[in-house]
Amino acid sequence: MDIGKHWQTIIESVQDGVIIVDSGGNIMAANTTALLMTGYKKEEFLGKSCRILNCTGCKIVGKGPGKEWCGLFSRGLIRDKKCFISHKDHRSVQILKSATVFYDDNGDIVGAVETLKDVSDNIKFENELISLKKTYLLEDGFHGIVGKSPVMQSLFELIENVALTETPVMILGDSGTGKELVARAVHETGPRKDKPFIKVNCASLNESLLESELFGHVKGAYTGANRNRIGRFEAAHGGSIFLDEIGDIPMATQVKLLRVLEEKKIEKVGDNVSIDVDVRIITATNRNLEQLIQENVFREDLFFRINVFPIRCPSLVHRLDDIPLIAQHFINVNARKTGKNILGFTPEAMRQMMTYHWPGNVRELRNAVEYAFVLCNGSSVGPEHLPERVTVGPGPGKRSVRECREVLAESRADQAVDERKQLIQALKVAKGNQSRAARAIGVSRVTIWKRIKKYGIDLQRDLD
Ligand SMILES: Nc1ncnc2c1ncn2[C@@H]1O[C@H](COP(=O)(O)OP(=O)(O)OP(=O)(O)O)[C@@H](O)[C@H]1O
Repeated sequence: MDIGKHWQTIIESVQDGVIIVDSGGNIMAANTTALLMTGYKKEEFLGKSCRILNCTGCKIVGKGPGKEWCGLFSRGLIRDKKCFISHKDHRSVQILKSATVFYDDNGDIVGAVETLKDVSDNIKFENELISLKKTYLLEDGFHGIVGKSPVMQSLFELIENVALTETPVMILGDSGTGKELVARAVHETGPRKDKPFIKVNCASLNESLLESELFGHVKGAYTGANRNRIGRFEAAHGGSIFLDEIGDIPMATQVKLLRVLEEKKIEKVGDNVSIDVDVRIITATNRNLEQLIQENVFREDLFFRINVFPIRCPSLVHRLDDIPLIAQHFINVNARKTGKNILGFTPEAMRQMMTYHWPGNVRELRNAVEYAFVLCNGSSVGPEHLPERVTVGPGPGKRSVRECREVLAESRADQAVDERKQLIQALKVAKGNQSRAARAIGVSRVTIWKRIKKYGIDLQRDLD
């Protein structure tokens, strides 16, 4: 059998993309997978230089055909090299590339065969694994956000509602209140949940690094840019981008960001080719953007573009009911991590925690429990195991027990008012049918009946 006659069937049967080039790098043949991966039609692809793929793994050392013009031709072999190629629509595709040159009877190179394995899915699985690991550590609560206080329940409801839309969300709140968790929850509750969630901390980079981080750059765009790099917007394509500390981005970058948000296109630094990006925008800040606008350091038009649906993460000091719950959550997390058999807190330790004002919010509470795990060798964390700042007092950082009771009573009263209102509304919509109202609120019919009694709702009077 002359195997040579069947080469086309052979390359079609390979699952990866296969491209055959001549010694000048011109594409002679490609299988269907290669065409799908690159987005080209056969007639657009064959005969073109392989350089249209802009493969970041290729080292071009000369110009024309000949032994030394391409790194592959001098080495003869490439195995599983991680690189990016450009799709026809300019998007980057992450691949594993292998290549081998072939020779004629005189030992001269006549071409090469390249196989391209699309590893974007592997990257997605890696990301999912990271996110699963996070979920394992934060298994309680709503997407890892622990809290049962009325204000947190309203927050979960807001997240669920806005997640289904494409509306830009801005998350406000003091440091450590869980803004990043809320951003993840918006992404994970919405239709983009299987696509990437990409976070950029806008405060940690200077102007040029931030632009290259957001939009990517091409090789040679500036000193030190010795290879192409895809930006976070491109990496987030199809998913969400979370711009943390948005209040800290420089004015010049704000102008570019606004254009990207309006046109849904990016240009890499040093390039003028536009790349379409479909990305949901979620931003967060603990700064007062209105004041930054007054001070002329934040653009008002950008503010209106990103602040369509603000969500506020409440400080811990305003949701005292959540402190025992979150503290116990961190006990469970640390017990699993360290293997220590610590089960909870002594009543005095809990009293100290309830009366402390937690300026660093949940992050500080998390650190305090971690600190206690180092010192505690029994089964309960006592006040002696907590950081000193939590237990000193009374002082400006401490409330009295009476003040705590007042805060708790106030928030429970708010919850009761909300619950009563919600129940009356559901009963009105269900025209008094308790089973339908129960389904609408997501509770049992018995709970509806109990709440009607508890809040003294008169089905005649209150539903009119
Ligand atoms: N309600 C919560 N339940 C459980 N863990 C929480 C909660 N809120 C915050 N955390 C944890 O506290 C830490 C800080 O949260 P996060 O980074 O989301 O806060 P942030 O508001 O984004 O802070 P910063 O403004 O400083 O970036 C994280 O470890 C997070 O997992």
